[in-house]
Amino acid sequence: MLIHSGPALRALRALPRSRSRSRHGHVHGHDGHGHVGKSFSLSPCHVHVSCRDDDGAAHPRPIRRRMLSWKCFALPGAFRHAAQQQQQTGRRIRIKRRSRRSQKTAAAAAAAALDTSLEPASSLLNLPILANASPVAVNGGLVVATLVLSYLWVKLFDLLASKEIFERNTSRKLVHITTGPLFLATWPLYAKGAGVAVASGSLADALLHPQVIVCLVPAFSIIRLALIGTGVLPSKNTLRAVSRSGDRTELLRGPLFYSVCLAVLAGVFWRESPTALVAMSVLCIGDGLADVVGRRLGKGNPLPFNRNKSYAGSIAMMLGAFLGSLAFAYVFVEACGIGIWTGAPGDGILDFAVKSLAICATSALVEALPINAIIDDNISVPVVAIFMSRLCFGR
Ligand SMILES: C/C(=C\COP(=O)(O)O)CCC[C@H](C)CCC[C@H](C)CCCC(C)C
Ligand SMILES: Nc1ccn([C@@H]2O[C@H](COP(=O)(O)OP(=O)(O)O)[C@@H](O)[C@H]2O)c(=O)n1
Repeated sequence: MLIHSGPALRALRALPRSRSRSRHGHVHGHDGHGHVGKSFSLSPCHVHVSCRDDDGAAHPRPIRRRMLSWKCFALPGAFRHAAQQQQQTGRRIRIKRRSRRSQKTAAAAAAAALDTSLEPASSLLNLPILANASPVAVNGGLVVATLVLSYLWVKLFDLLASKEIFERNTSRKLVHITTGPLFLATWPLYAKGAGVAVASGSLADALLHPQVIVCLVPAFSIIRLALIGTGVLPSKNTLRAVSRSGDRTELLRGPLFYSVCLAVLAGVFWRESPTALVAMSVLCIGDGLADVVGRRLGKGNPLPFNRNKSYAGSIAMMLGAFLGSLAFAYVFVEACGIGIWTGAPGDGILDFAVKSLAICATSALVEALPINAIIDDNISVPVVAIFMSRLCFGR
């Protein structure tokens, strides 16, 4: 398959030399039929990628050149999905024709599809020191490191508040603003090599998939919050850092819902999905900033339909979430080689920005409604953001 430009080219370029050998290389993967390798050669204007078995024999069901003509008629999202399915199952998948696309557009969509089958450039497996490590061990180690960091992070903010460097509420909101993005920042580090053969139907493979393994981090937080919230586990640090009043049952609401949302975003959407990035940004950065900015600058500008909230808070939420989502997406695509957008017309940074702004504005509006007594904004805000993102991005 010839790819003229786009994320796959960048992803391949970003592979360390030991893996890509700059112009020719071999990337290992696993599909529904067993272990396969991808050979590629890189030239200034195109990448040639073919599927072969590890022993060098042509893969029985290679990606066909004919796919290039399919994608001319496919929306990039539909094509990406079909290409993945075709790659995994070997079955030819037909896509309903929706709109005419150029060959180049289609090639860029194919590039994104291929991206998802390659190890992200940012995967820890690409570190020379871990080059021979098992992907499962790398992912497991990353989960443990994230849990330790998460514990220390919350403890740090408790300490900063105890030393009166931050006021208690500000410290709690800084935990709210930072923990989700820090968790998100670990996603590109996970090795894809583990458990990618979910299509083979093996439960062990499915459980080893990085998208499942990463959920252990919020799952651990959920269990911990539930134990502290019900009084089974004493933890003064966490209680002081994430509750308003020190009442332990508070942990069973906002902080617990927040952790559940992180689990849903990772487990359902994962790193190739713009929905995960935008919803994470709205829930963590946007909702957190609304409070921090609103309390300081919102006194004289209450909202007409909710006098407890302000224009300052809602505008800060919209802009903070929007800029956060742009930053996440840009880093994921440019530094990590993850295909959030394909670069094709209708699927680039500009389209992402327009859609993200619409999603952030709607979420800020919902956050401002006087419905907090009925539904916690750690539920209403991400649910609306996810719904809007699915509507706008379709994935
Ligand atoms: C204070 C929090 C929510 C309360 O919201 P609100 O009621 O004020 O609207 C956030 C609670 C965060 C939670 C205790 C920790 C979550 C950890 C996360 C799953 C993993 C983070 C890992 C990272 C590396 C720090
Ligand atoms: N859109 C918003 C949201 C919050 N805020 C300010 O932040 C405070 C706390 O907001 P909130 O009740 O939504 O707080 P949480 O439930 O998110 O902790 C409000 O009392 C306002 O002073 C604002 O001014 N504008």
